[in-house]
Amino acid sequence: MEHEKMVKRNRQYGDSMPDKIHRYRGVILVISVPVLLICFVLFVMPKTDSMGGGSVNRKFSPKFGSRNYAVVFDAGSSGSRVHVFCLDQHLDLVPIGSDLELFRQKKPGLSAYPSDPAAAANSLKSLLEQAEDVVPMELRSNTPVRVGATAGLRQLGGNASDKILQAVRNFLKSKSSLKSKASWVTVLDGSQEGAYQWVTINYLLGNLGRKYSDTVGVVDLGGGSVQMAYAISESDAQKAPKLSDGEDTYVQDMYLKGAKYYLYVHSYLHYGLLAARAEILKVTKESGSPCILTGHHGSYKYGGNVYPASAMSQGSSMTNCRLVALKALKVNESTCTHMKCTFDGVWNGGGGDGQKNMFVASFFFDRAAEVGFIDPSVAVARVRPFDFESAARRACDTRLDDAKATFPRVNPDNLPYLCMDLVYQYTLLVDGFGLDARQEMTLVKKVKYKNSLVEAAWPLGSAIEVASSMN
Ligand SMILES: O=c1[nH]cnc2c1ncn2[C@@H]1O[C@H](COP(=O)(O)OP(=O)(O)O)[C@@H](O)[C@H]1O
Ligand SMILES: [Ca+2]
Repeated sequence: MEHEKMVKRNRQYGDSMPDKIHRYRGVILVISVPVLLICFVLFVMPKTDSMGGGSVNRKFSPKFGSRNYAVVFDAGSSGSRVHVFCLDQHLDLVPIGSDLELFRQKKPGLSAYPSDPAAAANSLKSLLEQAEDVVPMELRSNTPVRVGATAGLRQLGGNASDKILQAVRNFLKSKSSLKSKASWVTVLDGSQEGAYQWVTINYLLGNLGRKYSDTVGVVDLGGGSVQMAYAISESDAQKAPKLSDGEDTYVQDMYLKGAKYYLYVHSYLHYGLLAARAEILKVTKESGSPCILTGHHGSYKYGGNVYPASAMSQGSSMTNCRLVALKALKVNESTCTHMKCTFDGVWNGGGGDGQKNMFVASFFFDRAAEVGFIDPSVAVARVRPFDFESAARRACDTRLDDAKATFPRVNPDNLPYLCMDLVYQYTLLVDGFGLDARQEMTLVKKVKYKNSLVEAAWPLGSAIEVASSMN
């Protein structure tokens, strides 16, 4: 009896593991099936993007781990350039060789061939070949090539511009191994150009995704047009003046790296540096210009027109040149129907935190480097509008004969216009855009990104926007 009890107790409390598993196999089965199912579902479930860019299914994305090349032509008014970028699925730049982009340029631009569209298109040949060379062979047919023309073709207008664009489309179709589409060859509107420039610089500075007050504003002084762009608050965006049909809207919405931005953008056609020379010369006509260096007698050709460009007998004068530049800029003209205008009747966007840090590019950088108040070998330099005024004063006080020795870095063709260019740049910043003459700003040619320097120009912004709209 005692022995039987012992055996029973042993069975109750002292079974071996295999015995236990066998006895409770039903319960184990019932519990483990749903647990395994839950583990499986968690494992294959889409992961949410931690950048805050909405939920992006990286695991099942066909582009997971992919790299996309983009070839962008900047058909500028004074030259054509090609940029090749390679972006990964996080919109991060991936090296191409030892750099983060391929950049090549040549002069003149497409608008220098107004009556020969085929020659205009062919002028892109060497740039196209260099771009194709850096795209791996197997990816070429899937790599988009886009062409954005800016102020040169905008000013040419209508028929001539359309014919050049068509010739470029035919050229890409027949000569390029890249993927081309008719709708990818266009004249960019000024607002797009300004917005892309803003995206480029804020992307390279690592500002995208942050609040609007942490972004920087941009000014891009091209040959034909000048753009200003900066982020504004939602409430300021609602105050934007409504415009009539055909005019560019002042505010663009943009979603970038999970943040929504309201960008104030305006492009001023005819106010790029080379176009503004014509506007300034139109003010004085035959009487001679106080902006032309003493001793110069000639004419200035721009956009198919010729303008008298001679010094006055009393020579160039910074003060008098400023008065002419103010007239050409149309500051304080009655056309201003908005609360606050910059010039030429254009709303100023209301200012604010997105404008407190300004990155100023293109001809502002170039002239500053040429006259020597910034080091030409640097990518960025901190200056004040006042520096342009000091340089202007020096240039206006120099006779043409002495100018070559005083400003050895300036291209001789530009010397007669040096006083004019610098006065215009100062006037544009201070009287046009309303910046304080002592406000520090950053002149920018390139921006450092991951230890490489990348061009501070609109094409990268356009490639980023295209890539982010595909994600
Ligand atoms: O990719 C670039 N990197 C740096 N500067 C550039 C780049 N593209 C154009 N620029 C500058 O822009 C100015 C020429 O403007 P552009 O020919 O683009 O006129 P547009 O923009 O009015 O059509 C020059 O000062 C040139 O150095
Ligand atoms: Ca440009």
